[in-house]
Amino acid sequence: MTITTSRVSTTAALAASGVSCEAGTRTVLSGVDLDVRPGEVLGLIGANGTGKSTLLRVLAGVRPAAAGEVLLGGRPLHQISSRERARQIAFVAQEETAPSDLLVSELVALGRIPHARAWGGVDSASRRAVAEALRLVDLEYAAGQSMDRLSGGERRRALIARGLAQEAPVLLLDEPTNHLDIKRQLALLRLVRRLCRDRARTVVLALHDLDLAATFCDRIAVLHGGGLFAHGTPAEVLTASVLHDAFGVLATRVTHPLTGRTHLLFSHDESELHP
Ligand SMILES: Nc1ncnc2c1ncn2[C@@H]1O[C@H](COP(=O)(O)OP(=O)(O)OP(=O)(O)O)[C@@H](O)[C@H]1O
Repeated sequence: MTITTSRVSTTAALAASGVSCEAGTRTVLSGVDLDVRPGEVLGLIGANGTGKSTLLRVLAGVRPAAAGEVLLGGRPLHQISSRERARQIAFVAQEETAPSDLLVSELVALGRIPHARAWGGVDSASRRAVAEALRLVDLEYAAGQSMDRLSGGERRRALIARGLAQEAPVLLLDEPTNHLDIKRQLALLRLVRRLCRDRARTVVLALHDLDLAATFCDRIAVLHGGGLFAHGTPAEVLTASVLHDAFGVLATRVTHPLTGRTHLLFSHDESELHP
């Protein structure tokens, strides 16, 4: 199916075309054109309250756009049934209170609902998907534990495992590294990259850690001033000028002495650089 607008790529896995987003009665973002290519990791960054979560919810189809449209593989999202959408897009929200009386494996199995047959029952494909999702987030040991006995980081990983068990080609993650220790943050983002490379998943994730965004994202979209402020590769977008405008900080790019990769260091203002 062809896309009816010329503003977004016709080969995008997921695209926003002229999308405006509301939160409560307020317009948070307007006129957002954004496309995510198949197999790509797209990072959404921006200061607090710039609309990252709101945009992700609109991209996931869990809240409507105030204007414009979201296209999934070129098809308007609102024309796709909720069951089909849940097979195509897995969304892991920033905060979610998981029912405390569920076991971890039961919570992860909820990700299989879009694949369930009418006559119910858990088939072997679902059992495999749940086990694999728990393995990918290193939570197999907690499968039989109750959700209310998990630490914050374990709960986060259980909710991500539920999204992975959904086995949707598009994965939307709202601040997935929240509550995770640094080793698990790196492990999760490496997993995201592997899923895109080896299993043709497409991922959009909101991140606050700009250095992690620089390291793990193919492209980055910066939200600022009620819209999409910048969009491109990390090298194109994470410039001192963009970061100053969007976050009000001074950024210095440095080269890792061993890997040769570029990293970002931040200062509040000039006085910190010249004490
Ligand atoms: N239900 C709501 N009613 C009214 N305003 C809301 C609602 N939800 C969010 N907002 C407002 O919408 C704006 C965007 O919120 P959103 O959560 O999308 O930002 P964000 O970029 O994800 O922020 P953060 O980095 O703090 O997570 C904020 O100003 C927020 O206060």
